[in-house]
Amino acid sequence: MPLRLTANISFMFTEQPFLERFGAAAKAGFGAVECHWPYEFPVETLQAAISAAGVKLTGLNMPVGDKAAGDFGLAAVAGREAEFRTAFDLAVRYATALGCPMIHVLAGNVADDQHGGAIGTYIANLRHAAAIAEKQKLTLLIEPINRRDAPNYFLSTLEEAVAVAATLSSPAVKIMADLYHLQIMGGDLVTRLADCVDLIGHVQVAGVPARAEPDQGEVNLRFVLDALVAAGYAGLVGAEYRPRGRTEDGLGWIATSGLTLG
Ligand SMILES: O=C(O)C(=O)[C@H](O)CO
Ligand SMILES: [Mg+2]
Repeated sequence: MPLRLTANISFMFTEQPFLERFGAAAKAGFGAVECHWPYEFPVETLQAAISAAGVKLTGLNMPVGDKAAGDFGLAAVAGREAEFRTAFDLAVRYATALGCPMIHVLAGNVADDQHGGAIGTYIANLRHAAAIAEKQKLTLLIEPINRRDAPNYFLSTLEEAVAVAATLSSPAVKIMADLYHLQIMGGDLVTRLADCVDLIGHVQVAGVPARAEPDQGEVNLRFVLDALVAAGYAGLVGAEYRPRGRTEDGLGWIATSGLTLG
């Protein structure tokens, strides 16, 4: 069974205003899309855009806090627990109203010398969120993000994410395996992913190092995806890349990827 590809419309189809990207993705053949932060729009407006396009929204990000002040997530940031819970409640409200099954819970930026204390905050916040997600039948995603792009981000390696997911041991908490980040942070994708395939809730793809279409770069995407399927992964794959040119002109790579858009 081929894996299903979903378009991340926060990176793709950006030639159009956000609300028109649902229709643009559908016109390009996608049946599913994901996005980062839809919160500038009322739920009703998003529901109308999704319905008109006839696509499924499969993932969104939790609000990150004060991005202008350098926040990139709240889950591991001590002293911001109340803000985390408010932000998480907003993400749950949007996800449930939009029929979106997955929420990316961003950890946040934490100084290296604070990591020891931050893990307790991170686990406590994720436990709170997981209890809600289990009731609401949502999946929470934790994503290791590479240190070149995000030097202070709290969760940087697949192995760290595996340890967190194992500690939480919640059916609602899974790893978002963004192959772009994982390749930068150690590579060896086939073996490392097979070793934790049961903990993977979502996969994202982009070319490395350019983070453009995955038909260029150091990763043999078809080989890695085939190995993921062989290891038992049957979830979605998110195209989260910055197109080299017009989005629609760069979709040719999908035909030989083994992925389906339906
Ligand atoms: O940074 C990434 O790779 C993500 O997937 C986050 O959700 C957004 O930055
Ligand atoms: Mg990603």
